[in-house]
Amino acid sequence: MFARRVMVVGTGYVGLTTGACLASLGHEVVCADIDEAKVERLRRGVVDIVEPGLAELVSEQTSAGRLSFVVGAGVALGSFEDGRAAEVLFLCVPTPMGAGGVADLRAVESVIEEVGAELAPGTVVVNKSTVPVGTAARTAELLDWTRSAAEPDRVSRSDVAVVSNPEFLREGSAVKDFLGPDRIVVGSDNQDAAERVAALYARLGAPTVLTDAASAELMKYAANCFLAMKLSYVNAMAELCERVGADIGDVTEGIGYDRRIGQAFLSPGPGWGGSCLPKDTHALLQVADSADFEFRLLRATIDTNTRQRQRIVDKVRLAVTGKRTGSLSRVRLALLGLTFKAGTDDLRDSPALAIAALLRQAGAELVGFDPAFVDGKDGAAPPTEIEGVALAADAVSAAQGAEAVLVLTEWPMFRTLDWSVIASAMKRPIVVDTRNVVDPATLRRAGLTAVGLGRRGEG
Ligand SMILES: NC(=O)C1=CN([C@@H]2O[C@H](COP(=O)(O)OP(=O)(O)OC[C@H]3O[C@@H](n4cnc5c(N)ncnc54)[C@H](O)[C@@H]3O)[C@@H](O)[C@H]2O)C=CC1
Ligand SMILES: O=C(O)[C@H]1O[C@H](OP(=O)(O)OP(=O)(O)OC[C@H]2O[C@@H](n3ccc(=O)[nH]c3=O)[C@H](O)[C@@H]2O)[C@H](O)[C@@H](O)[C@@H]1O
Repeated sequence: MFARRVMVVGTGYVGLTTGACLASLGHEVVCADIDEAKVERLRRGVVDIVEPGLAELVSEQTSAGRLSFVVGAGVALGSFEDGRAAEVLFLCVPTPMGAGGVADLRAVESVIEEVGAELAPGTVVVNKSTVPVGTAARTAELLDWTRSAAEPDRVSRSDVAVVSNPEFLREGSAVKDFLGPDRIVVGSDNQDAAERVAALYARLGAPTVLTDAASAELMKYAANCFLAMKLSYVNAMAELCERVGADIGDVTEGIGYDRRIGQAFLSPGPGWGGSCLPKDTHALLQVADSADFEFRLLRATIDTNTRQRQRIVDKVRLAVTGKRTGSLSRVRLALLGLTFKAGTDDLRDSPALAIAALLRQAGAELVGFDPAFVDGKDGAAPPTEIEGVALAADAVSAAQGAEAVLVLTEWPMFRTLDWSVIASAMKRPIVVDTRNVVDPATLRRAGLTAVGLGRRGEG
């Protein structure tokens, strides 16, 4: 295997995982970020995000001399051993939702503007950020522009190839997903560059799809939007189960045995969220719009998800007041789980927080507990409040005086809480389990009324 000199720009979930994992595959990796404090912490081996195995991998690879951290992409360029040039530059910067739902590519563009003219001939620029179709072509144009600005007599950067290599890792299992991917996708109009990028991962032995840049870019959105569609379908099916007296657990188990459907990603919930599915569904809708294609299925997927949050609020209202139009004014509610899913401390586009905002608008008083925020970061005290939700130190304290407990993420610890202690702390014994994660029989034995999603006999 060839060890390559790899520069990774952006040290978030994707960049830090990419950097540490590529180093563990034997490559020399320099990671750059604009966040000086983050780089300083990473140099001390402090990883801010909750990601199993990542901190260990970072310190192992740093000690082995294969992984280092610098502030700014420009500095990274000159940071390889013996002053040699980076061979591959990974862009792992944010591409958040911009105005009207389009992907905001300013971070990608600013890195190219920063270092484009300095890249050594033969460098491969790899886009790992999730970007709309056409971004590889646009990046190549930008590269030409940076060179022409720096060296007016040289207007082409055909000596630098651009490759799309979307990432499919999930938060909470980033290292495991990166090192054991279902597939690796590499797309470029420069076949040689694509093969060089694929070779970086050769030791993983994963199926590799080599394709053109546009197909690789679209594949990433196609995957995330398909997952979102699967979940909106399941959430709609759960609602139908309630109306016809069927059980969503049985229905999904039954359809999941069909290998064409599969058991994974079939759990109903408070709606899908996180830093990617929401922005990527909107971004693909914009891609479709600009291609004059009305992607109705995708729009319905998003609309179903938006409606799901209100549906949870309606369920709480009915459970607590006994009426569909009852008032939640000054009703105290305990929220278990505030992140977008269990196993992460990521709050970006969290359905739990969206539901909290709707409940607050309805006048409810909220106290939350989330296992991800029990300890503070880097020696600091844990937060006392998240987006207007006061934080309690444990589930029992959160439930004190509450008229209902809402389970909003699927942390395994919620299953094994002592629910009878929680029941005795509450003002009224109601649990709305938006993830169907706690055994309803356990709740009933603790004297609690259990309300889940799409469960037989719960209405
Ligand atoms: N979070 C996830 O699970 C996945 C994310 N993606 C995609 O990967 C990209 C990055 O996402 P995350 O890692 O979640 O983002 P993040 O927000 O966790 O990290 C991004 C990092 O880039 C840094 N940064 C921003 N501008 C920079 C610049 N000009 N130079 C150097 N550093 C800069 C930020 O300071 C931050 O540390 C996005 O396009 C996202 O859609 C793809 C697959 C999975
Ligand atoms: O592009 C990305 O950033 C990533 O987006 C998702 O990963 P992630 O955002 O970490 O979260 P998921 O595990 O996919 O969950 C997304 C949302 O769906 C919800 N979900 C998931 C599974 C399920 O059965 N039910 C359900 O409600 C989760 O609670 C969460 O709100 C994809 O799964 C990754 O493959 C992709 O790389």
